[in-house]
Amino acid sequence: MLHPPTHDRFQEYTFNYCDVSAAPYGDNWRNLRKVFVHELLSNKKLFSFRGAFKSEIDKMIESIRNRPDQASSINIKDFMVRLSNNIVCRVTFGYVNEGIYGERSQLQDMLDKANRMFEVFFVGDYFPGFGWIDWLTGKRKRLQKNVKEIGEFFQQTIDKHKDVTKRGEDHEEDFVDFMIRLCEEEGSQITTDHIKGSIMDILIAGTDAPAATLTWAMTRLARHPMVMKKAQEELRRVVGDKGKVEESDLPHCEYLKLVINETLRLHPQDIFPRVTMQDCKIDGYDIPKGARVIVNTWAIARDEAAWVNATEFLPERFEGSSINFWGNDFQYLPFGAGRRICPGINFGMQIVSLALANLLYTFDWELPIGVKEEDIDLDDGPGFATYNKTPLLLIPKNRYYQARV
Ligand code: HEM
Repeated sequence: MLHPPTHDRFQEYTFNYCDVSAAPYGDNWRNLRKVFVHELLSNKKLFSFRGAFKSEIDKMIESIRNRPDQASSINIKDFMVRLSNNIVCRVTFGYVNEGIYGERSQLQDMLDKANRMFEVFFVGDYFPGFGWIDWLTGKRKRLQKNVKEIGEFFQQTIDKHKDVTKRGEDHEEDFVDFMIRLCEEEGSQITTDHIKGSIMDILIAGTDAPAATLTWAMTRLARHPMVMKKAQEELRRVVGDKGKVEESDLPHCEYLKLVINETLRLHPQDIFPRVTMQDCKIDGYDIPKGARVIVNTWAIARDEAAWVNATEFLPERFEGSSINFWGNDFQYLPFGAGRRICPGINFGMQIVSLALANLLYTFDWELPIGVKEEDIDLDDGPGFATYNKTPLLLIPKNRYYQARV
């Protein structure tokens, strides 16, 4: 059995482990995990979010279609991050931070700073007696400032939600409303810090993993134009001239599913370190209780013992295969496995499938002048959610617009 390592930075950003992803195994984690699985990320809630998903994807497609300079390229990552962040903000807070696509909101800036804090080396994490060096270099002060501004932002959001409820205004219940309701129930064990920790989990886990998966899918498809063409032909055949891909079209898009499965195989996200909870033996090696371990899904995907032509992007390998991402096939664990398996699988897959389908259906994608397919960068950048080191730039060509000209 494994649980996350305790870590000053996790402790600060999760309001003293009042969350799901960093909380050590125990009652606190179990209670909140139940809320995530059976309430916040349940299929019933997912069904009620369908409108938000659809309208945010429409908004993204329109902003690409109507960009002022039709010949210009777009930075795929910026659009994907904005899309998932908007969706996640809508379901969490009930509103999005409006603004131009590709531009960052105040909240995104704060979360970016938080992400960067996990890429920085803190001496105190490895040599506890030398934590003062992190104060001296200013890192710890920056971290505390960032945690404070995020905490204040969340508190204001909670207060505003309480005000609206007090005024009796009629509105659809979002995550924050739901958590406040739980917190106010008699004998509830949910505190304001649990609300803040849960918001942090949903914002971080819900934004970056889907956005990075989408960015990698577009990267791989741009590197493999024949695969891109095959996926587009399928979508355009299934959807016809309807103008957009709807959720009901997705079950008929088999090849799209293979593309997403293969992207998740080669580009797993959130490879967290873990700590063993008891002594165990793996492959003849003794692993003591308390050892830090990493289940390196990235390396497993590149292991020829587990996959034929392991490093090749071959969506067809999943055709007719029984291997899936529900945590039972140990050579393929893009959402993890066991009791800590990602509780947002359906949520994440819904964003990725519908957004990718609409991007491929609506536009043809070209590389900027002078860039060849083999120039596209496949190196991973730093962080828990890994994007390409060099941003992917592509030129979208509106299919319908071109057909009319
Ligand atoms: C394509 C999208 C996604 C991918 C690839 C992904 C991947 C993962 C992975 C690999 C883990 C670690 C599992 C383990 O250690 O066994 C994880 C955990 C988690 N994910 Fe996701 N995730 C995605 C989307 C989401 C979404 C949309 C949400 C919420 C809105 C979410 C919330 C969480 C949470 C809260 C955890 C911690 C679970 C725990 O420790 O009990 N994820 N995810």
